[in-house]
Amino acid sequence: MDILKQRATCLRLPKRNSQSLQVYLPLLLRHLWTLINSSEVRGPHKKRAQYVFVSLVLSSLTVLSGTAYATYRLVQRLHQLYNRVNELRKPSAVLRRSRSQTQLASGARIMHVPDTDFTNGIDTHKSIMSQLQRVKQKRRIFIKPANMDKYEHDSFIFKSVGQKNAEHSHLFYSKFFNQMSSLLSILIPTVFDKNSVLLGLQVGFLVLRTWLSLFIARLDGQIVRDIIAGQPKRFLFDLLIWFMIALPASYTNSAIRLLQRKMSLNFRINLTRYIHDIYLDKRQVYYKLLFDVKNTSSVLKNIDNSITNDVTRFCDATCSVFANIAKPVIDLVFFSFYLRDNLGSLGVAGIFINYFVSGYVLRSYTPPLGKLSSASSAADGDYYNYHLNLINNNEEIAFYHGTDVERTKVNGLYDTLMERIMDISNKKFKYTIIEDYILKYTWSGLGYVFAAIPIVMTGGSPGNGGNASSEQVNMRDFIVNKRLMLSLADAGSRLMHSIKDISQLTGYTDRVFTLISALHRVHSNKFEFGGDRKYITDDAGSVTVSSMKRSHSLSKPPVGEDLIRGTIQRNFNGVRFENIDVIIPSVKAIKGIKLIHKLTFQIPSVIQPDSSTTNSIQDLGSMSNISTPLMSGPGSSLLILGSNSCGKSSIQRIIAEIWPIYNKKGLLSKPAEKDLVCIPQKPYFTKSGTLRDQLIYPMSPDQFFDSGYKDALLVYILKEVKLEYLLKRAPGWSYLDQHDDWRDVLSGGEKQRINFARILFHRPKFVVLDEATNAISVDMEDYLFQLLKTYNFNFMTISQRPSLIKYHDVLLEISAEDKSWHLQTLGTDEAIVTIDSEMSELDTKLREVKSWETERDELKKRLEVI
Ligand SMILES: Nc1ncnc2c1ncn2[C@@H]1O[C@H](COP(=O)(O)OP(=O)(O)OP(=O)(O)O)[C@@H](O)[C@H]1O
Repeated sequence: MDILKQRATCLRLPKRNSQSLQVYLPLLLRHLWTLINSSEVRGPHKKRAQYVFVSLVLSSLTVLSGTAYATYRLVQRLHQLYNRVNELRKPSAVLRRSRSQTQLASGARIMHVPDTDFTNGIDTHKSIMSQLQRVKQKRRIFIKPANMDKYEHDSFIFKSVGQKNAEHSHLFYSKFFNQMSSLLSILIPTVFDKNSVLLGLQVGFLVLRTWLSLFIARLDGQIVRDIIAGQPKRFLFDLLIWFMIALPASYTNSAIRLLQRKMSLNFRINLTRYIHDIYLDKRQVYYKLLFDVKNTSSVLKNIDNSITNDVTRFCDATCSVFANIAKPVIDLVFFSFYLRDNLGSLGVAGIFINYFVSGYVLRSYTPPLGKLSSASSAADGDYYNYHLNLINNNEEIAFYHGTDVERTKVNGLYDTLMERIMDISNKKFKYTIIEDYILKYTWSGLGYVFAAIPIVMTGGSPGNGGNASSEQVNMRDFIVNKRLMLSLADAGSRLMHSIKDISQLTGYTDRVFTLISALHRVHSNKFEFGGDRKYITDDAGSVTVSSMKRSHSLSKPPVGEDLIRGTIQRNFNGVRFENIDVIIPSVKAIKGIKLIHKLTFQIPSVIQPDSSTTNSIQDLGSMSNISTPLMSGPGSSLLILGSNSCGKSSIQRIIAEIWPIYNKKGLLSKPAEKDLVCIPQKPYFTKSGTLRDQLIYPMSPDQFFDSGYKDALLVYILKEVKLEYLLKRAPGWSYLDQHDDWRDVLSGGEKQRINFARILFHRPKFVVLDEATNAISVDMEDYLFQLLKTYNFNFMTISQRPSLIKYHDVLLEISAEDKSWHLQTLGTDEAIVTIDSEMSELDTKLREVKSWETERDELKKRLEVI
């Protein structure tokens, strides 16, 4: 109540009689408002009224918001407690499954996020009813499908900015600003985005912070004057205001930091989602990046590191650079206006000349931190990746006793990383010495000089002749000016420090821009697998006229001509290759290494013209009964035989559309996506998933349960592929829920049988098997092929073992020497003749055995003599 006691002397407020605080406070506020607005009142009374009014308003706001927040938290806590008690009273559920990835027809995903603490241990006594109640307690979050139009639009922007960066080198072209402006549309997609609100709030708090600093500087001067003048009452009054203003001041500082962190997190969410949308969609960018010859940077060599670490660093750096620049800039503007009144224009001009000179000196000594941090980030990625490779291949390395060579390699990578980190530290060391000398000491010294200017120039306050009160006024002015000068120096130094941060930010911006540009390039419909357009040729192989013309002006590719000219026909009731040249994708495009010449075959041999419109058999009704035959007729089968690296697996790559068809006459007809399953040579297992996840891959467990599938089906399938013994490793069927690293847990043969289980689960019309049984025993192999026949699958087997001929109807033999192929129907006269000729060849070889044996005996005798 000191304010009230001081009211008469300090604020010209009439003495209070017996009013209560509720009556008196509005009265006080009204009086203060009148004092502030009145043109008659001048001098200390008016200033004091301003201080008191602002302090009262700000502290009341802080107290009010604090109380409101505390009440809100209290109510929230009570509500949680109430729910918890209710939860404990309810009977428990038997099973608990999270279904967080349900996909809607529109492409949107629903995530079910538990509202209650859902991660406590499993309670096996819970009823189904309570499980359903729990589901109700989950919050449903809709994740909108990706807007592909925006990505198409952005791909042009990134492409044009990338091209401009390569072409421009003149002074007013900033690579950083161009890259940043294209990234900004991802960070803040719309004006009304929540990030814009956060940005606005941050600017607001920054202005408030500066204003409060100004207010505190003046109060500081006032307090010193009160002490020197020996006025304890005024001193106490000002001290009280000091403590009150400290409340909003500390709130403002932490609010700025919180907003900065929130904004960085939001930026990261936007950017990561954007990257995931183009990196992981149907165009399979994660695979095709392998062929993007345009990008040789380390960003894509360690793309995992770029997506995880570089994006985070970029978002943090962007937000901190913004705060580090905005803070001092606002300070500089406010303080220089205030100081101009106190120091005069000359003083302020002096300060700014000082800033520009220091900025120039520091800029010339700044090390290239952007490049250095980019290099260190790349080394970090290499080191991390090598460790990952070590873990993934630990067994193989252990068999080879390759520890020494691996250690040398890992140590080498670690040394490179340390070298780059040390390089940054060394370069920063020299810079910090210069920075400290200029910013900490030179500037504060000059601060004293400028603060003293008005006092020295006027020789004390005019008219007072150096009496006591003028000394007090001088002292107050000096304190205020000095404090402001130091704040100004601090603001300036932070601005100078941010030169270093900007330099670092340019490095991160460049890395993230390179990453997104490459993703857009590969994601494009027109991605040409790194092919160079000078290799455009007609089907006969000669260079076209337009490409001849273009050899003079390579920068402008001819409109309408593509490097990839093959045709793909979808929803075909079979797999058909027509005149397809199997070529390894490369810069040379159609002129690249050709593995097979004009390949033509078809499975099944006869396709009814109208059958290609038939729907998939993958409807739920037929799926629930595994023994339902797949098709009415028998399934057809084709064996692709050939020596190593003749291009067998490449045929599968073309069917899966991960390799292109370059030649114009090449036509691939293939079934709908859901009717085809390609089994790769190397079995794949999802990381740390359940056994169920492995069996149903690429279906997600949420889809499995949502579509009404039951574990019984999986158990049946495991029996069919003779893997039912796995279930005995845990009680009941709980082994299906076991989380493990299945790549290491399962043996080679088991992994391949899991592949067959996947086929039985998905039951596509067509299956492509690439060396899918080479780790399986002969009797099991026989059983599995019979299984495929029982279920009437149409299958194509890629192998180099002629022993598989007996399971197939058609044989496609590929010759690596002349890139030719030979197709024959097994069981026909032609095939019998071929087999007969092979048998006679073997007979001839057998006849030679005797002569080889005598040769061997002779050699043995010679060895004994030696
Ligand atoms: N991504 C790639 N980049 C460059 N060359 C590749 C790529 N993938 C495969 N090749 C090459 O293509 C050729 C054919 O490979 P492919 O995998 O089709 O052989 P394959 O006939 O299946 O052999 P194998 O029986 O040994 O599996 C090989 O010489 C291989 O080196």
